[in-house]
Amino acid sequence: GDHHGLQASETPVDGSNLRILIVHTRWNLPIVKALVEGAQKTMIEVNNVKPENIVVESVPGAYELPFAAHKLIEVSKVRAADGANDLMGSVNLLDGLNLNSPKPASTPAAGASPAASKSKKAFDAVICIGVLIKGSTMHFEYICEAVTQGIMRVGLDTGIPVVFGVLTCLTEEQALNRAGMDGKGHNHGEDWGTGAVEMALLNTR
Ligand SMILES: O=c1[nH]c(NC[C@H](O)[C@H](O)[C@H](O)CO)c([N+](=O)[O-])c(=O)[nH]1
Repeated sequence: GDHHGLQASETPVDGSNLRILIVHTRWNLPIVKALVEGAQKTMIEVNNVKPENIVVESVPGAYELPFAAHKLIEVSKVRAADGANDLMGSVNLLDGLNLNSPKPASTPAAGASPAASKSKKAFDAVICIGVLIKGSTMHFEYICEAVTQGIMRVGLDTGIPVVFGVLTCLTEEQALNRAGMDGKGHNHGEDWGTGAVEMALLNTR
């Protein structure tokens, strides 16, 4: 269709050294799942991002996205600075770890030199994915505005680019269309994936 979204650059940007965080909601999960997979698939297949370098975390709803993104970015920076072994491995959506699950304590094998515990670098970009669908009250408008401002602030405050992957829809049909689930639309998750890679490289200059 006449999709006015992000025009991917002709030659796909190479993301083989990037670490990407995807934070997604559990509200409207089937639609969110399609968007997350669209982003993952595109980053891996088009931009050469390594699957193990894509960390997926989940939160209850869109309102929690800014806090979680900010927290996870800061944690990744501290871990990179400490050279600590990063406890967050990449998980597929259904096993997505949510923030309050205790992280398994992992200590480097006894006697292992610090260098042996491969330290992970901080995230190069973050994609916040959620689906807001208007209910019958003004609740929707307030959350959309708060979430939009909040997600923009995370990028500006942390210096790590954050892609706005929140659908703000008046109907479920609109959301399904934008997740490419109605056979007519386009999965916007794909654009968010390429956008995250492009912004990450801007960030790694
Ligand atoms: O992700 C969503 N959260 C929603 N609300 C929950 C909100 O994001 C918070 O999780 C909740 O307010 C607790 O903080 C939604 N609606 O209310 O419609 C919605 O459509 N999508």
